[in-house]
Amino acid sequence: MVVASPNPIGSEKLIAVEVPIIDLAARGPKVAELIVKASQEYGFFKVINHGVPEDVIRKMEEESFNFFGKPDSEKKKAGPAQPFGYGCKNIGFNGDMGEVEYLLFNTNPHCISQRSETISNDPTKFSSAVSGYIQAVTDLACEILDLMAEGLWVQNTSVFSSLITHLDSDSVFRLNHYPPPLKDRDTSSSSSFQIHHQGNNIGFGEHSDPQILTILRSNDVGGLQICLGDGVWVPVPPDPTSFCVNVGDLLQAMTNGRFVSVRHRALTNSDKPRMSMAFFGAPPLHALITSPPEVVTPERPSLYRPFTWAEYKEITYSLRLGDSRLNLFKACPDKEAQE
Ligand SMILES: C=C1C[C@]23C[C@@]1(O)CC[C@H]2[C@@]12CC[C@H](O)[C@@](C)(C(=O)O1)[C@H]2[C@@H]3C(=O)O
Ligand SMILES: O=C(O)CCC(=O)C(=O)O
Ligand SMILES: [Fe+2]
Repeated sequence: MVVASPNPIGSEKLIAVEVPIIDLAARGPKVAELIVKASQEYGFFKVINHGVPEDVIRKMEEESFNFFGKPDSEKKKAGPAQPFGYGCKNIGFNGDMGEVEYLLFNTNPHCISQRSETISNDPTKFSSAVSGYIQAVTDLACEILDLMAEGLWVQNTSVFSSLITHLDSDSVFRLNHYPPPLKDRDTSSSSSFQIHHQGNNIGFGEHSDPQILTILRSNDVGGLQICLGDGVWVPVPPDPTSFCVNVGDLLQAMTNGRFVSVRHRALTNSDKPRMSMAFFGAPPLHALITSPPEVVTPERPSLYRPFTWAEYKEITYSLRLGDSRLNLFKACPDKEAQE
């Protein structure tokens, strides 16, 4: 059933649609088919029975809450985010802002252990929680990418996953913390978040993720919304037992536009802190992004020209958060412009 209601942000429509939930316990051709359907229709789905051990998630969540609960002066020692490290309100390098504080990591184990020195009083414990979590969600991402290839009838089923398991993969990991806006009467706090009204603010503005696949988990506080186009936003109910999976720009390109890189955003909750943990699976910088032959046909010729992730990443970082980037890589930009 579809129910429209007023949106706390702006005048766009907010619609209650049930996002697809895929049970990975039943792995096989049927699941591959469901994953392909969800990736084509929404670019987004949730997975349950995902196999990521509970204690791996709990350890990561505990370390994350411990960090964000520290005084600002302590947290700033892990910043500024350039792009890795601790950031507060500033997102990227081009003036984007949101009611969020975050830690951004390069997933290389050496980088994680170095970064952990600036984050925790027990860097070994922190670093092992992050590495354990990244390993587990990378495995999950690979399993999903293999099912995607299978569902698309691509013969080489590791064509996508081999990019993120490569030793030089450029995957990143992000911890986001969205504190609730302070209420009017609360003027005593020395926190960086001095917003004197109540409600839902933009925590992380509208964007698509540039990489291949994102695996996101949050605590039990809502805020994530996906865009179905034309200003229609669908809230994603929080569920700490599942993972949200979203198609990134590179996967849209590699599936020759069959899958959609979904635009999404996160709002703050009016009275509880939201915490999300996002793994962005990416290829090595010099990997060439092309489509496997099975998804390119005479009826459906290549939509995008081949490009490297390094090229794509450079453009991404030169643009604003909400800018579309993939259309700059169209195979026939002139033809598209005329349509
Ligand atoms: C404004 C920006 C932040 C971002 C890089 C960018 O120039 C545009 C994309 C942003 C994004 C969104 C998804 C991920 O959170 C992220 C790490 C990524 O790869 O692309 C962020 C970038 C960032 O915060 O550094
Ligand atoms: O916190 C969320 O739910 C969304 C975060 C997000 O989209 C991102 O970090 O790219
Ligand atoms: Fe995102």
